[in-house]
This record gives sequence, C-alpha cells and structure tokens, in this order.
Amino acid sequence: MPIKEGDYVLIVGDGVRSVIKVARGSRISTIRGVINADDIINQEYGTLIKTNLGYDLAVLRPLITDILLERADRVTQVIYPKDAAQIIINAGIGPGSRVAEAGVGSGFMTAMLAYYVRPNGRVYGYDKREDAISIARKNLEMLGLLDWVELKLRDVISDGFLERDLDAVILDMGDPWNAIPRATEALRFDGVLVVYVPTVNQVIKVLRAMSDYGYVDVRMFDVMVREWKTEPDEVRPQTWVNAHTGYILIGRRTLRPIAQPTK
Ligand SMILES: C[S@@+](CC[C@H](N)C(=O)[O-])C[C@H]1O[C@@H](n2cnc3c(N)ncnc32)[C@H](O)[C@@H]1O
Repeated sequence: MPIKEGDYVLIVGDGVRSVIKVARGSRISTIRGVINADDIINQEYGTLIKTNLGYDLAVLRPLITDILLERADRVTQVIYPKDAAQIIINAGIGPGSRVAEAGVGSGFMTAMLAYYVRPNGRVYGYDKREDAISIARKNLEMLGLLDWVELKLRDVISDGFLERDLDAVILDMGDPWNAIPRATEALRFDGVLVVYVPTVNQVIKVLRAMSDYGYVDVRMFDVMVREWKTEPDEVRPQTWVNAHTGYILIGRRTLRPIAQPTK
C-alpha cells in the first residue's frame, strides 16, 4: 500500500533515524539535508529518497516501538520495549488474552499489550490520574490501538478491578504490594501476576505479598540489552548502556482463598 498523507514514516540512513507524520507541502529536515513530503506521498514503503544534499534515505513503515519511543507523549516513567517484550512472553500473553494493567501511566505498556492481544483480546487499563488516562488515550489513538483497550479512571487499591477471570494482571505503580489483594480477585485461578518495580526495596515488599496471597512459581529478573555498533568496519558494543530500568516479578495465582493471606 503506498504512503499517504497523514501516515507515520520512519526515515533512515547515514545517521538519520526519525519518525515523521507525512503532511502535504511540508519539508522534512534531517542532518543529511531536506526532503519534500510531496516526494514521499504515493511512493511504496522501502523507497529511497534523495535529500537536497545528495544522500539517499530509506522511507519505511515504522514499527510500533518506533512510534512509541519517538512520538508518544510521556507524563510518567514508562515501561520500555525491552522489558515489555519479556513481560509479554513470560506472562503467556497473545491473541485473545484478557489483561488488566495498573497504572496505565503514559500508555506505553498498554500499547504493547494491545498490539499483542489483537484481534480478539482485550486490555483493561486503570489509572487514578486523569492526566495519565488522557495522555494514554491520545498515544493509543495515534497508534490505532484504542479498539482493544478500555481505559478506566480508578484507584485499584481502594476500588479494585472491575473484571474477573483475567489471564494476566500487570502492576506498574509505586506501591504494587497494596494492589495484590485486588489483582488476585481479578485473576482467574492459575492466572499470571506481573509486577514491575524499579527498586529492590519495593521488590521485597512485593515478594512478601505474593507469598502471603499464595502465588507460586514466582520468578524475578531484570533485562539487560546491550546494543552493538553495526558498522562493518567497527563492530563492537555501543559505548553507553542503559544500566537499569526495573525488576520484573512474575507468579501464578492458586486456589488459596484470597481473603486469607498465609501470614
Ligand atoms: C510508572 S507509571 C506507569 C507507566 C506505564 N506502565 C507505562 O508504561 O507508560 C505509574 C502509574 O501508576 C498510577 N497509579 C499509582 N497508584 C495507583 C492506584 N492505586 N490505582 C491506579 N493507578 C495508580 C500512577 O498514577 C501512574 O500513572
């Protein structure tokens, strides 16, 4: 399908990498010169366009992660794709999954969940902050993923989740241990609880609560991705790495009655 006005495109080459929304009549400036948006419209994705300085840049269909990282607004810390990928795989989330998430924050994790539960799954996203819900809605709309998401302005610790028998619940909030009783009542028996926290101090409280509420097969890991330079004449790790984002804790609900913690 050819490129249309209003599409997002990824422009790549010679040190250029940016996601642009194509607007008729506009000029796209890069460090390798300028291209006219009109020269992109009606071209096939994958086409090469010459800048006014003579560089060939590729015009590609952006991946969901390209749009998220480059174009989405942020009002909170977000879950990055490297962590989202591990959460999705290890929680067994796929087409048809019904998943709740608190908090939604800027909607980064929500977007990745929505992308993978399509076409017949559903994501129930909760946040107690109105600004977070509205930025998340805007980001999901931009990505075309809102059809798979229900966003709810609600405090999950005091008011709980509205769904039951969920396949997975994901908690990314300051005090997730306080939301574990509510997450547990929303999960199906043997459903997957995922908790994402940045500090070890939080990890300890989460592990205690998971044990109290009868979770089994509890695992914890963090994710290091080391990017490498891919210049054929200089293949080596990049100089700077992101050393830490967060810890991922995953466990399975059991039939233990939720009103009776073990300790
Ligand atoms: C770090 S952000 C979540 C980021 C999000 N996962 C993302 O990838 O964009 C934490 C969010 O949790 C929300 N939150 C904290 N406590 C909450 C509660 N009790 N109920 C609902 N949302 C809560 C906050 O308002 C905040 O927006």
